[in-house]
Amino acid sequence: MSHSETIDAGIPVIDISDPSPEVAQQVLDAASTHGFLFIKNDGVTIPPKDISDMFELSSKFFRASRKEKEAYTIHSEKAGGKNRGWVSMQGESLDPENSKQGDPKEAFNIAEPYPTLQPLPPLLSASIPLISRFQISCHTLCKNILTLLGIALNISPTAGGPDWFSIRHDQARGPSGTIFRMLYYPLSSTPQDKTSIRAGAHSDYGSVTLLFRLPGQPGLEVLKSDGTWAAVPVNPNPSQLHDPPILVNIGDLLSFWTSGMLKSTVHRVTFSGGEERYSMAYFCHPLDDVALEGIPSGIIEEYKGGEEIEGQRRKIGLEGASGKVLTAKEHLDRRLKVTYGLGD
Ligand SMILES: O=C(O)CCC(=O)C(=O)O
Ligand SMILES: [Fe+2]
Repeated sequence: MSHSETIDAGIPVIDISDPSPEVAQQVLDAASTHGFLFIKNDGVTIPPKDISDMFELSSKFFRASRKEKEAYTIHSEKAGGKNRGWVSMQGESLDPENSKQGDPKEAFNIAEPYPTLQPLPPLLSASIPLISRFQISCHTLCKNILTLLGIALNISPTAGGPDWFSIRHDQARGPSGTIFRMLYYPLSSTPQDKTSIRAGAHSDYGSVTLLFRLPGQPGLEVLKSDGTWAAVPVNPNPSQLHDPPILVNIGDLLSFWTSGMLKSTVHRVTFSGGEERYSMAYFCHPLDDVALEGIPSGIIEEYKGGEEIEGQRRKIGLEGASGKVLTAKEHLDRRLKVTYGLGD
């Protein structure tokens, strides 16, 4: 094992430009087996030029002086409050049980632009139109994916139909925990083993996450059911796909909500190539007041994921409290409390 290359995770690339029932089924299959899928970039929903402009902006920002970034430290009032703003090197650990030191990365969290945009450092506020456009296009893709899940889960028209999930993520209808995060993994000053950790093993918190990475900057790995790690390539098929497809993964909330039918798969970032690395993640959450109960789908009712749901309850500190219905906000607050020790 020690010298072998990590094998490819085999995550499928799905073209959703024709949102047919077959395509919806492919999305559901990937979400309930891998917990990860690639969406072919159609060049329109999230323009590749916006993706590269965002990466450029991100690198400009993270190269700024510590003083400029520190002024907008995460959770501070200046950064707009809880879970917004700058995370310093070693400022958080995604896997606190195995990494006391904190991850060797920096991050900046930006919440949705409604009802008012959070205060941003000048380097970022100079590009507000780009950032907002990018966030909105990410949200559109998330809602398209959620609609496909609604189709495949056969939610009856009288109960709300295929839009059942996407309507519960409609930003025009209220606040949510949705967060856009820019990430920076600096070069290490000391030589690193390929398997050294850049972002600790974790699963994401929300419903769906979009992940953007750059060619030539590997490191993302998913945990397989047999306990081994598999690499997730940036572009699994460069000869066919000019633009890297968009990586999507299911978060804990959606796994919990679907009684474990959809998988929130554990993943991590290792040093792999060892280069400096940038990534961006769009963590999509339902509206705060959405109750995580009763998805009107016979397919979910038939599925019994007892073990997964118990694991999820433990993770958010709900063990033993079966029967309690949480709202999306309560679910997220419990997770953030475990990660950051944040009170209500
Ligand atoms: O940087 C990456 O590729 C992954 C980051 C990640 O998984 C996260 O921030 O949740
Ligand atoms: Fe993640």
